[in-house]
Amino acid sequence: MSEKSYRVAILGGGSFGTAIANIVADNGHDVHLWLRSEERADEINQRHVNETYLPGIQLNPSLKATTDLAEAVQSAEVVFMAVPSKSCREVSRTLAGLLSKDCILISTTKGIEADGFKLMSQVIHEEIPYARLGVMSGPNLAKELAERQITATVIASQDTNVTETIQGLLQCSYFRVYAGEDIFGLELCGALKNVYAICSGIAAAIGVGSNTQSVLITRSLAEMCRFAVKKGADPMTFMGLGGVGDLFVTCTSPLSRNYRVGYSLGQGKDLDAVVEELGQVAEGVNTLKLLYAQAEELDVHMPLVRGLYGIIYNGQSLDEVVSTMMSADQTRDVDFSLR
Ligand SMILES: NC(=O)C1=CN([C@@H]2O[C@H](COP(=O)(O)OP(=O)(O)OC[C@H]3O[C@@H](n4cnc5c(N)ncnc54)[C@H](O)[C@@H]3O)[C@@H](O)[C@H]2O)C=CC1
Ligand SMILES: O=C(CO)COP(=O)(O)O
Repeated sequence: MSEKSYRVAILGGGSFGTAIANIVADNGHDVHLWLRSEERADEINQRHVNETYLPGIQLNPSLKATTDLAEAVQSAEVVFMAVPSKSCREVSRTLAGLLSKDCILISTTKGIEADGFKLMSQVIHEEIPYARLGVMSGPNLAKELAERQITATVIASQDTNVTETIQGLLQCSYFRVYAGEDIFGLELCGALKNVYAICSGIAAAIGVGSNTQSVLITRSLAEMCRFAVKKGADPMTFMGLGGVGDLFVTCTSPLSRNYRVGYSLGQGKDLDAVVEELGQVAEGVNTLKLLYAQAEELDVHMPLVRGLYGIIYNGQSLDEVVSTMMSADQTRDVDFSLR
C-alpha cells in the first residue's frame, strides 16, 4: 500500500467511477469525483451516497464530488477515466487542456470506438498524446467492489512507474492489483467479454444446464483468443484475470448489465426496451456490431458472435442459431500451443 497521499480524480460518476473513487478514498487519498449531475454531486457530498448507481452503499465521507472538470483534475497526480466508451473521446478532448504533463491517466472503460475499431487507450492517446497511460481491467463488478468484497484486477502499462503507483494506490484488504504490459490485449479482453455475457444471459434465461454453460464460456474464450491473435494481441493475456477472470464473472453474475441484457432477450423482450429499462451502460450491445463487422472483414471464425448478431439484428430464432452451431464442422479444442 502506498504511504504517500495522492491527489486523485475519477471521471464518471456512474457505478464504476463511484466504486473506484470509494476505494481510493478508503485508502486515505484526496479524491475528487467528476460527474455531470449537480443533484448527484450534492447527494455524494452531503449524504455520502450515490443512490442511482450504487443504492444502499455508504460512501467514504472524504470523497468529494464536483461537476467542474477543471476543479476535479487540478493538481491531480492520477486520473481514472470511467465514462462509457461513447463519451471517452469527448471527455479526453476536454481533458487534454487541463491535465498536467506528468499525470498518470488510467482507462477503465470496457468498450470500442466504432470509427477504426479503436480501444480506449488508443482514443485517449490520440487526444492526449503526452498522457502517461495505463489500462485497468478484471473481474470487478462495481456493486461487489463497493461492498468491499474480495477481488483483484490487472493494471497494464508500458511504464512500470505507472503500474507500481496504481498497485500502491488501490491495494487494500479486499482488492489486489496485478501488473502487466499488454495494454492492447487487456483492453480487448474487457471489451469482448461483454458480448459473450449477453450470450450467457440468454442461455440462463432459457434454463440451459451446467454443461451447456461451461461449453458456452469456454468456446467464448476460444473465440476471443482467435480474434485477439488476428489483431496482434497476446492470447496469453486472455488466460489472466482480465480474460478468463472477467469473462467468468460477467457470464455468470446477474449483477452484470450485459448478462442482464441477455437474460431479458432470452425472456423474449425487445432489445431497445431492455436497454432503456437498464438505465446503465451495457457496452456489449455496441461492441457486438463492431466485432461482427471486424470478424467478417478479417475472416475470423466467431460462431457465437455471428449467432448473437443473427438473433439481435437479423431476426434469426434462437433454435435456428443453436441448430446451425451444433451441426457445424467439428474443429480443434485449443487453437494455440506454447510448445
Ligand atoms: N459497473 C461495473 O461493474 C464496471 C464497469 N466498467 C466499465 O466502466 C465504464 C463505465 O461504466 P459504469 O460506471 O458501470 O456505467 P454507468 O452506466 O453506471 O455510469 C456511466 C456514467 O457515465 C456518465 N457519462 C456518460 N456520458 C458522459 C459524458 N459525456 N461526460 C461525463 N459523464 C458521462 C453517466 O452520466 C453515468 O454517470 C464502462 O465502459 C464499463 O464497461 C468496468 C468495470 C466494471
Ligand atoms: O466489467 C464488469 C465486471 O468486471 C461489469 O460488467 P457489466 O458492464 O456487464 O456490468
